[in-house]
Amino acid sequence: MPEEPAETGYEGVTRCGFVALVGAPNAGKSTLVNRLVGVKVSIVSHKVQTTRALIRGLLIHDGAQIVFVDTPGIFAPKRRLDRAMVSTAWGGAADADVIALLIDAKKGLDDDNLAILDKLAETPRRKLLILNKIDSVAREKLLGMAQEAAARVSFDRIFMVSAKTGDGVSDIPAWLADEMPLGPWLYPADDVSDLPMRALAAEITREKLFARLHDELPYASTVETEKWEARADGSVRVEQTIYVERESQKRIVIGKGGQTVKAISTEARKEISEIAEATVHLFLFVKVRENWGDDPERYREMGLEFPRS
Ligand SMILES: Nc1nc2c(ncn2[C@@H]2O[C@H](COP(=O)(O)OP(=O)(O)OP(=O)(O)O)[C@@H](O)[C@H]2O)c(=O)[nH]1
Repeated sequence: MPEEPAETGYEGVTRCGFVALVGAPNAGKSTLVNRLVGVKVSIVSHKVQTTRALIRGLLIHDGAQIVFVDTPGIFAPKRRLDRAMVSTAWGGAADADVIALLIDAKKGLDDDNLAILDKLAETPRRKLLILNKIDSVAREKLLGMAQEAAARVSFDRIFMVSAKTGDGVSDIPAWLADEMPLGPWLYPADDVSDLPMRALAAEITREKLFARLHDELPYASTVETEKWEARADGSVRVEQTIYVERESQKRIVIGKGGQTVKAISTEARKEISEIAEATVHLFLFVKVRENWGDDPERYREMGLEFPRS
């Protein structure tokens, strides 16, 4: 992640900010972000909870860099890891510049969405409601839904769209760009395509790490993708670092004769290859980073929280 403000190519004023995307699984978050960003950045799937990356994509509009971040696990989290992330997810959403709630209009205001609306009502942030999948819902139903949602939460704006057909989507970037605070861009413009892949790959390895070692490692241990290099032969070289807080934890992660880290690597490589749709060569490093849990920059790098300077 960048330490210096990124080169924008814009002479004038720049803006940069975060949009937290909140939505039930299958609401269409990936489809919408892919359409907005114009580059396929995350995985669209019929499966529930496929996308675990925290950063979904970057959109650049009119001098503004808009970073879409995910809020995994907000909806009825079942797995241990997801449950542990819920409060972080809400914390992240509450710190974003705009919270965008995406609702599958075919489903309407079911219990999950009503719970989210109640929670949103308490959040002092700019709020956007996006009713998605209007291609398959009658107009009267949409209007009723928008009214009911607006009665519960004072949304700053409501869009009705079809992420699939693109209907209604084109007005969203300009509105979001205006909402972003003034400031330098956080990411270089050409990072757009592999940033979410890097984040997703890190999440995958982190999941494998915790699946094996959840009793022995503090939740704060983290994984960062340092390198994502596409090779001429179509394969990808991925380098990741597992950060732990103590030497003793480093030994646990490495395991006897390197067995543990090797097993984690094998499992993670398989899954990363699937999402990358390429042969992946994965190199895992284990490093001790003391007190990282107190360093706000680390959280920011993971997209977990966005402390303001
Ligand atoms: N009819 C219709 N289907 C849509 C629309 N947008 C998304 N879908 C479909 O809804 C399903 C879920 O879309 P995704 O974009 O994967 O949803 P998501 O919210 O990112 O899902 P998770 O990553 O699992 O949380 C896919 O089958 C999409 O094709 C839309 O505007 N209209």
